[in-house]
Amino acid sequence: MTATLIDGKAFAASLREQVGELAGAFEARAGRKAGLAVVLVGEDPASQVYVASKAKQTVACGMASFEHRLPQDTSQDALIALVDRLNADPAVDGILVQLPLPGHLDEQAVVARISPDKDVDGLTPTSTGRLALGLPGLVPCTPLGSLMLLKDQLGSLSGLDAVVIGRSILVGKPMAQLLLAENCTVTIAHSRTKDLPDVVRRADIVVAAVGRPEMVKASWLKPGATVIDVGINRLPPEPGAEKGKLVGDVDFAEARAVAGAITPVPGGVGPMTIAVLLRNSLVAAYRNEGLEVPEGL
Ligand SMILES: Nc1nc2c(c(=O)[nH]1)N[C@@H](CN(C=O)c1ccc(C(=O)N[C@@H](CCC(=O)O)C(=O)O)cc1)CN2
Repeated sequence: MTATLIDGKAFAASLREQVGELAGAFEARAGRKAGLAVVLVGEDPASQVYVASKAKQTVACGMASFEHRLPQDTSQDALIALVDRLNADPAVDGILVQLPLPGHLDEQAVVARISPDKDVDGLTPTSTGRLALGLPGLVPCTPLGSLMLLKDQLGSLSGLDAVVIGRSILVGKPMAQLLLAENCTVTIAHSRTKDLPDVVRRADIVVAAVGRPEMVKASWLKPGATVIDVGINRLPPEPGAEKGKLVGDVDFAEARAVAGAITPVPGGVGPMTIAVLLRNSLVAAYRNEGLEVPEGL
């Protein structure tokens, strides 16, 4: 068997197109563009690429992009003051603080300062609580994008066994909540889980979000399982090469012979992260203007 490839790049492109159309409709009704502010502290190379890509895609979708790049030694007070200004700015519908922040900053405190109405990353305590309670709110981008891919592939997820490997605030925990809300039987596995391969082998759906290159092997998978690989790991460069290869948390070459469907890296979950951010920003804009969020967003 060779697994179906789940094309996140194509799905993200069609989501962006839909967001673009509805961003135009928003502008016509509200008399202004929906606006997304992204804050980057420091010079982490990967974060710089992601932030530039967010700004470019925001503008391409017909929304306003506000980029704030702060030096590595920015103080907690200065960062909080910027978040407060963005909270109060009526042109800004969504605020995203790019993670990780430099080590001297208190990430949780900064994120918690974002107004829940502008929390397009879905990481504030209010957004997290709403997700846990099944109330409407803004949901973290990577897990929501992964869920969209799963539903597109499988239709109803009800009654399926799902294993999420990883328990981060950004991916593992919200992913488990989303799958639970779809009536999956959910197990969250992590570094202390005993007999991890046996736990994973029970799953119809595997979401790998551990940050360990190619850790999940084909022998861990139930034949026909749907595999969502959230990992983005850069291997050391081969001799003579400038950059190392990008791989996920799943050993793709062997897993595709056992899985029923699988996301590649690159081109799987990654592109969904930014497409869903644009979608969340537009949802926030509609709500912030007191307008009904259009169907299909
Ligand atoms: N505040 C946040 N910080 C971070 C988040 C987040 O959702 N909110 N996620 C990641 C980084 N990220 C967006 O911020 C992101 C990661 C990966 C991709 C992507 O498109 N990846 C491509 C490959 C890109 C490459 O060549 O390096 C792919 O997988 O195909 C987009 C966004 C951490 N921080």
